[in-house]
Amino acid sequence: MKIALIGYGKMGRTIEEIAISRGHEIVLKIDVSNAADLTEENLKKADVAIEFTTPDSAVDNYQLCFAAGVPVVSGTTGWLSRRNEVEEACREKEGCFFYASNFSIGVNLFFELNCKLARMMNAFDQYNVSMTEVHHTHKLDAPSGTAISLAEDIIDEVKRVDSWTIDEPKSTSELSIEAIREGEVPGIHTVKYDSEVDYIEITHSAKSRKGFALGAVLAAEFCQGRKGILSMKNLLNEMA
Ligand SMILES: NC(=O)C1=CN([C@@H]2O[C@H](COP(=O)(O)OP(=O)(O)OC[C@H]3O[C@@H](n4cnc5c(N)ncnc54)[C@H](OP(=O)(O)O)[C@@H]3O)[C@@H](O)[C@H]2O)C=CC1
Ligand SMILES: O=C(O)C1=N[C@H](C(=O)O)C[C@H](O)C1
Repeated sequence: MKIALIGYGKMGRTIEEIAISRGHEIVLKIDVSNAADLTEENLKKADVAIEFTTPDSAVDNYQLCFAAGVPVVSGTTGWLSRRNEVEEACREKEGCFFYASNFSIGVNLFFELNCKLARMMNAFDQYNVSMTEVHHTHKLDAPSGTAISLAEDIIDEVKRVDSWTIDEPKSTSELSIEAIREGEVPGIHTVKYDSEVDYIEITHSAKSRKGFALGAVLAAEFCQGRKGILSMKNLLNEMA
């Protein structure tokens, strides 16, 4: 595949290594210094674009990919308040949009485990649920996209919780997410259930960015010949 990398930072560079090791070719690498090269004409040279930039620039980048008719895989977090607008634009242009708050296979298994545990804990209201996420100090958004995905799944299953907050919770119906920024940590997510007599926690800890990058390249391969809104559920169903 010919791949356009929109965002050539920590993730863009790791994705490049993995894509090349899987026989793909990088035909465009965009960062702030050459953002003027991000044109429809240049995007059309690629079979797929992989987008890992910033919360502020992601949506414009998706629109450009839809206009160019190039499938786009994105892992940028912090833009989800505009999700409806993006998905509508994708449908209108008959494009292909694959988004995941976390592309790691391990995290997606962890999402399943989180749902199962939450379903069980719904019946036991002596447990207060909360979360912690730890990331490197360069991260622009808090809480992490992954933490929001975990929280949304808990809110769907645990009926005594109806929202999440990164501030001090005002009531027990608010799920507290503590966002810690520390050194160069690639990403740690912990879901905790605490009662008066015991404590249960589940943790996913990324050892590097390689798992996120491999998932993004697998997603790009999955997009070939497909249209519409795609997610890790579609990809994992195919792999299982
Ligand atoms: N879904 C997932 O699995 C994962 C998601 N992420 C998310 O991916 C995003 C990127 O992370 P990371 O690679 O660590 O961040 P970096 O800051 O290392 O890289 C961001 C890149 O985007 C470029 N960029 C910024 N603004 C623009 C713009 N307007 N046009 C084009 N390029 C631009 C930057 O250019 P320059 O270097 O010149 O500033 C840089 O190359 C974040 O939102 C992060 O949360 C991260 C890991 C996994
Ligand atoms: O910014 C990061 O680094 C990461 N961002 C994603 C998120 O916000 O969940 C995924 C991963 O945790 C690393």
